[in-house]
Amino acid sequence: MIHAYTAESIRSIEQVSLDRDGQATLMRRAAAAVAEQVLVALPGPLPGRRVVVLVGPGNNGGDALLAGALLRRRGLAVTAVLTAPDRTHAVALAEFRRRAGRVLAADSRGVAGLISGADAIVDGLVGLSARPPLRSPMDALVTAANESAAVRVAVDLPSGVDPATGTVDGPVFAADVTVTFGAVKTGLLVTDAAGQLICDPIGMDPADAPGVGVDAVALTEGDLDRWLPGPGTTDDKYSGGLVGIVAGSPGYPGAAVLCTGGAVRTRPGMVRYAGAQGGAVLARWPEVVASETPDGAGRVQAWVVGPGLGTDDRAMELLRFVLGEDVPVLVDADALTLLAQHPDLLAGRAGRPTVLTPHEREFARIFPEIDLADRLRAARSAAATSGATVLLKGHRTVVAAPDGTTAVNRSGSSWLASAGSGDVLSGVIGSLLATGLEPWQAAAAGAFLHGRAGERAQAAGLAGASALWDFLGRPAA
Ligand SMILES: NC(=O)C1=CN([C@@H]2O[C@H](COP(=O)(O)OP(=O)(O)OC[C@H]3O[C@@H](n4cnc5c(N)ncnc54)[C@H](O)[C@@H]3O)[C@@H](O)[C@H]2O)[C@@H](O)CC1
Ligand SMILES: Nc1ncnc2c1ncn2[C@@H]1O[C@H](COP(=O)(O)OP(=O)(O)O)[C@@H](O)[C@H]1O
Ligand SMILES: [K+]
Repeated sequence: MIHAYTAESIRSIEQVSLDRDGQATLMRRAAAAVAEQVLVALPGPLPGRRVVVLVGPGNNGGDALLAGALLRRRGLAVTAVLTAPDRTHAVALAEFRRRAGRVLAADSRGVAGLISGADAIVDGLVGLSARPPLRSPMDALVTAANESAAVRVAVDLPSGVDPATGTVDGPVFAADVTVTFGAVKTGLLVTDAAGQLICDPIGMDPADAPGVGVDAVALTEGDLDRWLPGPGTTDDKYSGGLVGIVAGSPGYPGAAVLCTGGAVRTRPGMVRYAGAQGGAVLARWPEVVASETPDGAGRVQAWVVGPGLGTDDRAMELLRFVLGEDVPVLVDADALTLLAQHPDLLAGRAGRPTVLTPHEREFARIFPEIDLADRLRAARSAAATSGATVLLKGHRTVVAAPDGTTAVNRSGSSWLASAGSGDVLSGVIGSLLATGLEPWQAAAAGAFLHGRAGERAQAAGLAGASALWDFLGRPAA
């Protein structure tokens, strides 16, 4: 699991190391980590390869200059472009000059040509103190860097990204690799400008800083192994988790099949289907136990309600029944639209686990007063006001629990942006809820499995929501 921290917490963690090791040592370690990644990204003969280092007025620029000095020692041709020559980190600049690095001011002639002809560009414009949007001349340098064919390496975080929220306002350095120091900043989980994320401790340890807590997490493969061990010798179909699916309608039979398939392929204890599309569901998933209504379905440990359900009186009746049950309930798609019209339904579930899985348009319907510009804050605020765990879908899906626990999903592929892919997701999460995971764990693990299935389907050359089914299981070792 990746633990991420607020910028303020990172400062506290950093302070402990600064007091112990001193700034010069930390900077040297940071620079070595950056230089190493530039070398990794530039295979083949190194001497003569052209590197441009973009240098801002703070310590982020200092790290970049020292990395540039190390690259000079390896024989690369390094030019530093200074955005504020009179405020550049003096010690780092002296070291860079000592290694015969070339120095230019950002407004010098020829800077644009250097950037477009570079083999690698190192972004040391702004780091932890960044307050987007980037001002001139940083904005123009970043735009030029993004147009270059060079490999782009960001120091600590891509300039243009807000370290706390991951939001972007204006140009942002589109990094291939980001080398971050000490601990991951929350914004790095949310932004998709960071590319490959490498965290080098450079001697810092969050455990050293008293009172510093994790702000958000991102799951990794090992978390699934811990949270979702395979069935053991004493397990039976009931202990594997019983999930009930209320989905589909005469207009949308496919949603029932897609959602049920997500559940069957994730955690096959037992899947019950309750609704009008039992025939279509059984034709594809014979292992499912179907009934016409949820009250006749028998016992379940979690319900999923909504995909393709429609928004008529019948759908409303089904939603009311499910929300009245004492087990965890996941509300998706059409059921979210109904919920937006009848917010009292949710209030009635106080104390019983509920997961809402809106995309942005559905979110805006249920929580019209919450600004979606900062997705992390939006999901947290929706969870706190509704008392439900909120999974806000998107390229980086965010999960927030009412107590503030937050996860950001980093698996996935843009190919997931296809009709019906959300129906599969709700089935996946429903089956995990039925295993007894905490709602935020089920939502975060479901988003991870779903995203990974998207990556695997893409790698196999397959598109479409039903392609996800075959890739939800664990890859063969
Ligand atoms: N504190 C330390 O000892 C260490 C800091 N490190 C580096 O230092 C960085 C933080 O350094 P600083 O606190 O000096 O600040 P930065 O280097 O992040 O920012 C420098 C200055 O940029 C300006 N700025 C902010 N937003 C801007 C915008 N949108 N447009 C134009 N200018 C903008 C501000 O005046 C800010 O003070 C970290 O990200 C990391 O790279 C590392 O060297 C490790 C040790
Ligand atoms: N650009 C994207 N990159 C990665 N995942 C995406 C992207 N756009 C959407 N997704 C994911 O695809 C799924 C789409 O769900 P949803 O919008 O409910 O579609 P539908 O209702 O058609 O099933 C969500 O899991 C979402 O996070
Ligand atoms: K940077």
